[in-house]
Amino acid sequence: MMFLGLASLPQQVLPSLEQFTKLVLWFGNDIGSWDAARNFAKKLGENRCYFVRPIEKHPSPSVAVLDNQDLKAIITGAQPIWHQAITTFSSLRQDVLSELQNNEKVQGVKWKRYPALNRILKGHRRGEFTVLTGPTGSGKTTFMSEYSLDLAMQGVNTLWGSFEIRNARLARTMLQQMAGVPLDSHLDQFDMWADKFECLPLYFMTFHGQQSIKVVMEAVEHAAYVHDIAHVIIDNVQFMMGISEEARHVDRFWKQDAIIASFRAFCTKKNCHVTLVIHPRKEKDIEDLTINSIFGGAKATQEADNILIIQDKRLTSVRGKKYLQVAKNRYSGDLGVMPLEFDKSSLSYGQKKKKVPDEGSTPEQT
Ligand SMILES: Nc1ncnc2c1ncn2[C@@H]1O[C@H](COP(=O)(O)OP(=O)(O)OP(=O)(O)O)[C@@H](O)[C@H]1O
Repeated sequence: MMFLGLASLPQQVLPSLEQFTKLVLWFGNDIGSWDAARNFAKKLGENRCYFVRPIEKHPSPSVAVLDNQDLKAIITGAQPIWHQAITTFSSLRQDVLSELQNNEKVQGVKWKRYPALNRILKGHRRGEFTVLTGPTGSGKTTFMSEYSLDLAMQGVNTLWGSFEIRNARLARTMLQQMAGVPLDSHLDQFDMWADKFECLPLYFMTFHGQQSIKVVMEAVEHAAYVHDIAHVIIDNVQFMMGISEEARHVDRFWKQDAIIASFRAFCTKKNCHVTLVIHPRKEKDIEDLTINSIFGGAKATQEADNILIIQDKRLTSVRGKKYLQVAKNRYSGDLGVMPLEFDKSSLSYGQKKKKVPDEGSTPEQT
């Protein structure tokens, strides 16, 4: 089919063009013709449109016909308009609309135990990269354990990489956080809670101590494929890298950057959320940690979508409290703090429910 001298595409021809998977647009050599060709392609669907570039060898179709040129060869040489690495708003338009219509869903899974975190972060979204840091012994593992348990209880498929503490210790903490009571003094409840815990979509990597990023990524990729993992936790990067003192700092920075790059690429490519626990550099105890306190170069802070810092004021002031600071939030930009009030009997930082004390629990700590 050939249309000559068209400045605009008549509506009535659109249905008759629907049957074709490839459309070649061959227009004149002036700016108006180029604009028309591009507009036509938008209407017709850019991924099936091909352009003939009007150059000396193939001028406008009418001239080529008069000149008795090989029209078939010119049309066969037409180049696709569409490129897999380039897009336009018209292709994104539906996605934008559906994001707006499903705003709640797009914001991610909300924590049941941390309403304050929902207010700041809005939710836990696939495809993002989070860094958690905090002083030694401040409760990074205990917090991350409850944070991920909360999500797993809502159906977020979770893969734990606990390089520092044994999986049995971690699972014990999570089980206690789920039960809300210390199970060593409530052994009769163990089977009931263990049965529930077994049903959670939780997987644990069996690595302990130093492990190469290649081997870890292979396990993570496998789990992502087989179990559709939505959240991976690495606790912590320093233990995964190995803590040998002979390793020079420069090497360690470089190694950490390579680990961060691998996980960042994985998040985006596999639409999975990764949370890395990273120790801070050595700083004076009196100072608050900042995003610059994270061990290593600037890569961790640049690549992260979210940066969470446990600030431990108990170390520096008598009435000081512990809180979680959201120091970076790419999704909404909101920053802020969530108080971390620890309940020792349930190992929980979640909001306190008024409960009747039983013999197995100790009074709430503030
Ligand atoms: N707010 C808190 N108040 C009192 N004890 C706490 C608090 N948070 C955590 N703990 C306890 O402190 C201990 C250390 O916590 P955890 O292992 O989670 O810290 P960490 O920051 O991961 O440590 P590390 O720096 O060694 O990796 C645990 O026994 C935990 O139960």
